[in-house]
Amino acid sequence: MPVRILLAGATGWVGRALAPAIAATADLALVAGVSRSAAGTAIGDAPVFASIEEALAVPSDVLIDYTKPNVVKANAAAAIAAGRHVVIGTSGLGADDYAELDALARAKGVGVLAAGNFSITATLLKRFTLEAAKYVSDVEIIDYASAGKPDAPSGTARELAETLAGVRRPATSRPIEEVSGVPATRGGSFGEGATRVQVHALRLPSFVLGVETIFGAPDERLTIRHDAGSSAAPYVAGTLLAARKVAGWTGVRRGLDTLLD
Ligand SMILES: NC(=O)c1ccc[n+]([C@@H]2O[C@H](COP(=O)([O-])OP(=O)(O)OC[C@H]3O[C@@H](n4cnc5c(N)ncnc54)[C@H](O)[C@@H]3O)[C@@H](O)[C@H]2O)c1
Ligand SMILES: O=C(O)C1=N[C@H](C(=O)O)CCC1
Repeated sequence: MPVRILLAGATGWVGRALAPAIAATADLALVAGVSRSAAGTAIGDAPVFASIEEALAVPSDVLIDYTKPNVVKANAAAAIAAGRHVVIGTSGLGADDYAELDALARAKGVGVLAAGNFSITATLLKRFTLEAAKYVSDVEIIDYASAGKPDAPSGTARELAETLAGVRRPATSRPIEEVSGVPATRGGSFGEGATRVQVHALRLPSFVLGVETIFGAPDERLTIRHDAGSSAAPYVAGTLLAARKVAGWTGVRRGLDTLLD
């Protein structure tokens, strides 16, 4: 029996790429969508509803959410409460939000996979960054995105920074508290003390989504960079992989890298 998918954000940029990909995949079936603008219509045989509550009345196994930063947490909580596994692509949530969703998911015995970036090459950037952090103390992140992106940092940069802060070596750079001038120009901090990670977010026309980790050591520098193009194609395969696997554990896992060997 195919995994039955409820897709929230079905008519958005990513949703429009996911819906046909799900329909073309034998072991997945799109059974319902959420889109306020397309409510009352259907995508193939799947009815489209105006709200997550209405869509959850249709039997399904997994919610895939590609909506908005101010919507995703409530959507995920509603789906968990209804006993659905959840795949979160939407950006905007951080470690505290995921701790709350983890408690809800464990209480209901369902799985959640949240990835700041479902592209395979962005996932490799995360892996290579975590590997380099074992050897090089000083690292900062630059987050590039379109002028209109509503959240900062990106989901990609946030997951990377929060993970990196848990494994990196202490920085040798001057603590932000000891910086004069305009300390905010040193970026936003994730983590605590000398192992916190600084993220610098740029929002400019011409970018879709890019992330750069820069490692500095005496007299040398390593830059690892990912840039996404203008289509949603890079996120489809990773999202579908997560939808297939998410019933395999209880609670929240973060990062597509947790599904790669
Ligand atoms: N994790 C990843 O790999 C990845 C990849 C691409 C985008 N994203 C993130 O996914 C999110 C969606 O991106 P997008 O470019 O598709 O956005 P989009 O604006 O094109 O689409 C979002 C959709 O959600 C709908 N929506 C808004 N409020 C809603 C609600 N209350 N219930 C249901 N649907 C609602 C909108 O109408 C829209 O169709 C963003 O946060 C983006 O940063 C993540
Ligand atoms: O276009 C966006 O918005 C994207 N958001 C994700 C993020 O916040 O990291 C990644 C992919 C594109």
